[in-house]
Amino acid sequence: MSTTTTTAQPLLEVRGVTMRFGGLTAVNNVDLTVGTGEIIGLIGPNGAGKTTFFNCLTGLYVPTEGTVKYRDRVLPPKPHLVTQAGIARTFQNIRLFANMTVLENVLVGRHTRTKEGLLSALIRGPGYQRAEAESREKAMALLEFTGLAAKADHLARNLPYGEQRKLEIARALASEPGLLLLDEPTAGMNPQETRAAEELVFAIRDRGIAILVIEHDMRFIFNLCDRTAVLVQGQKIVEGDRETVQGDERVITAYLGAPLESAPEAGAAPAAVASVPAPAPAPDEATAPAAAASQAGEPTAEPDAAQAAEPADESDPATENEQSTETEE
Ligand SMILES: Nc1ncnc2c1ncn2[C@@H]1O[C@H](COP(=O)(O)OP(=O)(O)OP(=O)(O)O)[C@@H](O)[C@H]1O
Repeated sequence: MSTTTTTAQPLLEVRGVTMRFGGLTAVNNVDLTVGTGEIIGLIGPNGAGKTTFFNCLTGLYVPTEGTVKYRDRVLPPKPHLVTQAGIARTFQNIRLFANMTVLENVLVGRHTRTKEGLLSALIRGPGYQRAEAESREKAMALLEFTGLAAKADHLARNLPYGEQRKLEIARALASEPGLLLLDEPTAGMNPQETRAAEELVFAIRDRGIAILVIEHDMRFIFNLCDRTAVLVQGQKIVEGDRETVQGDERVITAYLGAPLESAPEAGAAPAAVASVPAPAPAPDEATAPAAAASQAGEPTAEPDAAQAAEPADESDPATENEQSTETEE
């Protein structure tokens, strides 16, 4: 059972999304709406299906059932087309081009918004030079915005962990999204970096970009989000504001590890969800550019990216499983 509250104009509308891997239903009949200007949280215990859900929204997976609409249009299940439509994302495990500079990483993210073709790039005519100058200017503005301008010429791999996460966000913003999906943006950050990340998310929202964020840090979630949806064993069990989620007995039970089936009815006085410790952060794997390229609209730039951009045939879950192993965790 789930409750849904939406006040803003719908930007993203997810209806009945289900993702099965053979006998495992990782995401089960999930509905979710994100409105213009909203910050929506997605929480749940490890293995609840949160990242799989993101993958269904961004074309990395073709959902077994259900529809994903953005600005009232069904999204094509191809990462670069999803990016073009206006949805950008970051990944749980950082996926930067480690041996490119900070600025170059952001320029890659602008790919879907530049019109100059291969011929133009080879000739390097005035049109290309203008477009390149404009891209650099916009990329530098994003580095200013995220506080990374002074490190524009540094190699991405040399940035401290928290700044690598910021760079991922800058690169995602370079595609000029209307909706930004953040997958555990504070994983591995210290408390000071986490507070700075909160400020950054608010600043992004103030630019008119809606945000859907997966996070294990409950304080971060409840400080930021207008609404939060809770996934447990692939199902959305509750959605609402901080009080609704924190006061839901099933949420407490799920976080404390009791089987969902034996969860007591809602209503009893719960413990505070915010007191549940976050799990250990994912290790930094700042060397996998494939999905980033596909997200940036370059599905064929890397073999892995091509794989990510070509979701497997729905009738072949085995192939799809292989593909997802390549692109996530
Ligand atoms: N490609 C895949 N093939 C088979 N099973 C998968 C695949 N991807 C995810 N799963 C399974 O789907 C379930 C949900 O995984 P998912 O990574 O989406 O959870 P999560 O909520 O994001 O977890 P975490 O908080 O640990 O990141 C898990 O049981 C996982 O093992």
